[in-house]
Amino acid sequence: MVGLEVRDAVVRYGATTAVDHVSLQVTPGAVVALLGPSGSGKSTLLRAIAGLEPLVSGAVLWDGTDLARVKVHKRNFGMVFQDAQLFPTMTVGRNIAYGLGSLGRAAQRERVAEMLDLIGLPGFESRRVTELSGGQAQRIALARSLAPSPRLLLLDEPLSALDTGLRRRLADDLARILRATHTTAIHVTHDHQEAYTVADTVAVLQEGRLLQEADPDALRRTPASREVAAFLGFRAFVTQQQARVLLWDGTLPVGTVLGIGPGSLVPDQAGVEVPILDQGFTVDDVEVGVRLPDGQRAVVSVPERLDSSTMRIRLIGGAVTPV
Ligand SMILES: Nc1ncnc2c1ncn2[C@@H]1O[C@H](COP(=O)(O)OP(=O)(O)OP(=O)(O)O)[C@@H](O)[C@H]1O
Repeated sequence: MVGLEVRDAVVRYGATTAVDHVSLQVTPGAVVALLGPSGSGKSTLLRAIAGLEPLVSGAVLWDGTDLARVKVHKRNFGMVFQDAQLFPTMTVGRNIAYGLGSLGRAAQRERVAEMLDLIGLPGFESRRVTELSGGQAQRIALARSLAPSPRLLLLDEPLSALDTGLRRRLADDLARILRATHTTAIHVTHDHQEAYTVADTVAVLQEGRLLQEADPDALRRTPASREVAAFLGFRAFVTQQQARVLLWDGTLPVGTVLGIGPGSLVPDQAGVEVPILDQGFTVDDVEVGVRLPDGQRAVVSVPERLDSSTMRIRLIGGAVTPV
């Protein structure tokens, strides 16, 4: 079983090339995240895989069979969108049973109950869709898509309409549910933390091009280019010599620089003194903007706001990136 294969796909809207010669594979059971900024072509690629956008060239295949002539509803792919798009006049149970027409009534009821257990909303069968919270509605949409056991699940920013805390929790749940059901899936997101949580492999898109495909750890440690590194939050780049000044004890391969991102710099009383430029609160801590000795701006996370114009820091790691 090969699973999904996208071969050299191109999608255009008039003069805009939304998907620019992208090749991608998703083996059965794997979860791949399509990660990229707004307008990078994530949704278009997903829609092309679903059969909702025509390809200018290239192909979408399943187990080696070209799907060009296979209609959207015959592909046996499930989709979940940003807004749950539940049927408002049906109960939760009827929504989840929607794709289960081939099963008898008792089997449908059993499958609906199983899905509700899976998403952590047991007993919700007779609830009205209009009375659900945003997070509950997204869980029901997921249950509805998973109920017929699609061979591929396409998730288009399913969590991005939710607030940050809920989004993090649901990302954990989604990762667990996809693994528990051995679902093959593609998850579109612009949030790298969400991509790392949900997916085995992350494919980074920019301006329609696939810049890198790697597991979250490799992506963070060795982004393929500065473009990818910058998108992942590595905003300052230092040479071996500059890294040494910041007391880093590692060695950079020839032809690379070290990207400094979240967690790369830590406060250290024995460290290098740098001026504080700004301070801002995040959900978890305070991000202190500092000026590095070579003039670049970088960020250090600390638990409390600092009452000082300088701080002492040490560089403990980063992303090894081509120069
Ligand atoms: N229906 C359309 N008609 C014309 N251009 C479109 C259409 N849909 C998307 N585009 C363009 O194609 C490019 C890719 O858009 P797409 O929506 O796939 O990106 P995205 O990465 O999913 O963005 P977002 O995260 O904002 O949804 C963009 O330049 C966009 O303006």
